[in-house]
Amino acid sequence: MARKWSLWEVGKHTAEGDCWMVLHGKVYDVSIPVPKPTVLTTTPDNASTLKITSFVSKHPGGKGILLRNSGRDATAAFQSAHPLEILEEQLAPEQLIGEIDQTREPSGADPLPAVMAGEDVSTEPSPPVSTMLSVGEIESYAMQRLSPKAISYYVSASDDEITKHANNQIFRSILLRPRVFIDCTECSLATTILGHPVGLPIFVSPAARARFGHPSGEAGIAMACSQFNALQVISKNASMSPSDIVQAGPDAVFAWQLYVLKDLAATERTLAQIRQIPQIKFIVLTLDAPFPGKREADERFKMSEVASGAAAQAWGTEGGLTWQKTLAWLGKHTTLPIVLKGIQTWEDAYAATLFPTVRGIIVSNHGGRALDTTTTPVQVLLEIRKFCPQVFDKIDVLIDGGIKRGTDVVKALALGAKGVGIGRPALYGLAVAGHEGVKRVLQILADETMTAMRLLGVQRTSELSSRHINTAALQHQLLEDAVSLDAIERGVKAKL
Ligand SMILES: Cc1cc2nc3c(=O)[nH]c(=O)nc-3n(C[C@H](O)[C@H](O)[C@H](O)COP(=O)(O)O)c2cc1C
Repeated sequence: MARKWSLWEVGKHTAEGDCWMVLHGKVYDVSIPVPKPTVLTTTPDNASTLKITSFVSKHPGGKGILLRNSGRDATAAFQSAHPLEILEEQLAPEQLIGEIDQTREPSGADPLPAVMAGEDVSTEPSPPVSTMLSVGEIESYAMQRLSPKAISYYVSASDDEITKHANNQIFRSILLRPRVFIDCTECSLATTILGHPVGLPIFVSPAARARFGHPSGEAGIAMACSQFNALQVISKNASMSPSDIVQAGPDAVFAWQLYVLKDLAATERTLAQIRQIPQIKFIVLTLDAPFPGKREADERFKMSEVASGAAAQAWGTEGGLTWQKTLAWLGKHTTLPIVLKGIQTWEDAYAATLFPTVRGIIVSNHGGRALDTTTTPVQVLLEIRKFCPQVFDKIDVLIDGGIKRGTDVVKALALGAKGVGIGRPALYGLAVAGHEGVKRVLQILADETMTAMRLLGVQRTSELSSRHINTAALQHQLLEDAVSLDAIERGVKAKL
């Protein structure tokens, strides 16, 4: 039987080397150094490397927030950032030391509240979301509502944020070519993504910690997607359980995004949980951030919040992924189709088509949060068109980054994308008005996209083509020469 502790007893353990906390009624000692198998690669040499660590020192949000929540019931602070399952993934069984016994509280003892660092949000009411007319307007209201912590996390991008801004700016260099005398009274945004019918060519990209923005979190996003039969890609680092998220969106289509952790066994356990959720139709494996980008706004916030800073690699993501090894491993743990997210060159887009389990790619630079000064998704689409256009026939090509207008959506579709993802705009909508705010963001983008299609003379998204855009201003930026497709194939196979 689990040992029972009183909150008063828990309250005595508040030091880095002796740090207890209560989460969902259970008592954890997160300072116990535990050996955890760390599987870096599948080579025998380091397959069973043991690392002795305490969770306090490896918490990605910094140890300060753990220490400030030590000795108390930290459930509220924990819930604002994490789903319950993460406890099983990140903590060793010996760190669960018992349960809280409410009956044993000394009389008069007031339990200490959870410490929610930087969570102070504006109490000023925003105008009704229905009066907000653009994604940009919703973003500016979100900046008034979000806590300092959420702003630093959501808005930040790497280094000088050049890629983040270029992702959006580049759409302005593409001109639209409307055709006349085409009856577009009937016009539909419906399409398919990996064969699944969706109501919009716009999807919600995976973004961690939606509950920083609003208590309804990723479930709020699911409710909004459900209204449009739209796709939501659930982040591996969502603040709620995938099973709760899918329940909230009965008419949405879901995919689940994976970061492979250094602790491969923990990743496999999570994949086993995902196998139990039939609403999840494919796995999105994110590849552009095996190491975290240098996001100074986010780092600075953590420094001001705690003196300690964060662990070097968020949640211990594995840096040693490869085409052959990782896709073969993933194929053993899921039968779902795989979409590779974070493709940033035409060579990698082509390489993706050489693996039968890979049914799509998301051309993405993580919203400029990984490597700064990379090419934008628009430029990568142009490269694919120039050097290996057959990619568009073999797999679904999706993009995300910098989408703020319906005209951005139609330009991406005209370049060959099957769907277009939004990351920050969905979080900003959530911050302003929960699921109604996300719904408003999707409605604005849907309406703008339909207007642009009608004015171009297009009734179906599949009719959008390179004839509808003028990309002359961007052509001189494209690579001149290219390696051969055979060379790419040999390169990938040589690593077998
Ligand atoms: C706050 C935030 C959290 C994110 N978390 C994840 C994540 O957990 N997994 C992932 O693959 N991408 C993540 N991304 C990247 C998004 O999926 C997407 O690529 C990016 O936000 C698109 O750019 P946009 O914000 O300009 O729309 C995150 C982005 C933001 C802004």
